[in-house]
Amino acid sequence: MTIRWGLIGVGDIANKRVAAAIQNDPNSELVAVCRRSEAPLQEFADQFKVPLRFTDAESLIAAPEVNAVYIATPVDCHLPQTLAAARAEKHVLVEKPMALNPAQCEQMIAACDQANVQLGVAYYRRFYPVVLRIHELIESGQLGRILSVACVTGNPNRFPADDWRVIRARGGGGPLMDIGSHRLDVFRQLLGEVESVQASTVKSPDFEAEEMATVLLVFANGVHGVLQCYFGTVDAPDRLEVIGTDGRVTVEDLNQGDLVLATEAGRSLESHPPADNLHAPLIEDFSAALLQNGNPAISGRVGKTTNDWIQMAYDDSRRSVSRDGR
Ligand SMILES: NC(=O)C1=CN([C@@H]2O[C@H](COP(=O)(O)OP(=O)(O)OC[C@H]3O[C@@H](n4cnc5c(N)ncnc54)[C@H](OP(=O)(O)O)[C@@H]3O)[C@@H](O)[C@H]2O)C=CC1
Ligand SMILES: O=C1CO[C@H](CO)[C@@H](O)[C@@H]1O
Repeated sequence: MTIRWGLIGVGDIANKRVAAAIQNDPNSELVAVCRRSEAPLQEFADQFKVPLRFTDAESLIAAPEVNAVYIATPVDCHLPQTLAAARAEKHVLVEKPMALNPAQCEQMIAACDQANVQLGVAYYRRFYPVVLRIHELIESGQLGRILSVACVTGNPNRFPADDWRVIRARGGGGPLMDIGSHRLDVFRQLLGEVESVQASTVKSPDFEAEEMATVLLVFANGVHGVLQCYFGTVDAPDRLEVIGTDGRVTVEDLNQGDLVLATEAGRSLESHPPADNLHAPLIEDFSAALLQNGNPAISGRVGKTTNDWIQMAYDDSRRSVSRDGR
């Protein structure tokens, strides 16, 4: 048996990675694609040789050939498209961030539970070998007692004011939702639950959402987490650092995968590059879970945690001194 995927939203990420990841997975087949604009839909479907093409998501979801949907549309579409898929008893793998807010995430989880279909969220950094190695260093005690984790990340794009990523009703926020979400999910994987989230955001002069967010998390185990994220900076960083009493790990570029481990024994460089197609392990995990009647590694409940923390951060930033009038 294979998982017969319908891909809703064939824009940037579907074109760059998702379609190829599905087509390269031995347990998967890409049988249907959907976007509203006819000409680019046909172009995409021709390029990837996909037989079924739809200009509305409901029709793709209803197609009997489809038994799982991958939702790669703007964030405001994730809730309605997940609910429609659950009604049709189709499994759902949805892009990040899972939804606009935690209440929407809850609706998605409840609908999929009720329909007895799986719900997964595309936080594929969980599969990065470098992240797994850091997890091992933390769990094995090699870094001693963990004190802090910090991440600085940016996207160099200067998004125009009408881009869905910088309109709150469409993307849910700015860089915190779009790129901060990935890093918060890594924090969750490495350090568990949080006790508190504080934040300050700075609204962009050019668009509705924030252009910068700084978040301070205190984890239940007392560890401090700091996340800074930006839109529109030159040479945008993607840096992660974990500091413990007996060691420090630094990754200059998460997508590249080199880490420097510093302990009393000295410094060593390790290389743990990710898969060529970053979405490949995600698709492999989800389709294998479906075939084995198991659960995907990144369930809806896991994905919602990040939305919870982001909501706490936005709520706090409204109270804090900030140039953002949210
Ligand atoms: N995991 C990762 O690394 C990445 C994840 N993402 C996530 O993937 C998702 C998509 O991002 P991206 O590809 O950059 O976005 P794009 O804007 O490039 O593409 C969005 C696609 O969705 C389609 N679409 C929009 N509304 C609908 C609708 N109502 N029904 C059907 N199709 C629709 C658009 O086509 P049309 O307008 O013709 O309908 C377009 O094909 C987002 O959630 C984003 O956060 C994005 C980049 C990387
Ligand atoms: O990782 C990513 C790369 O940048 C994109 C655009 O900001 C994000 O949406 C995505 O999550």
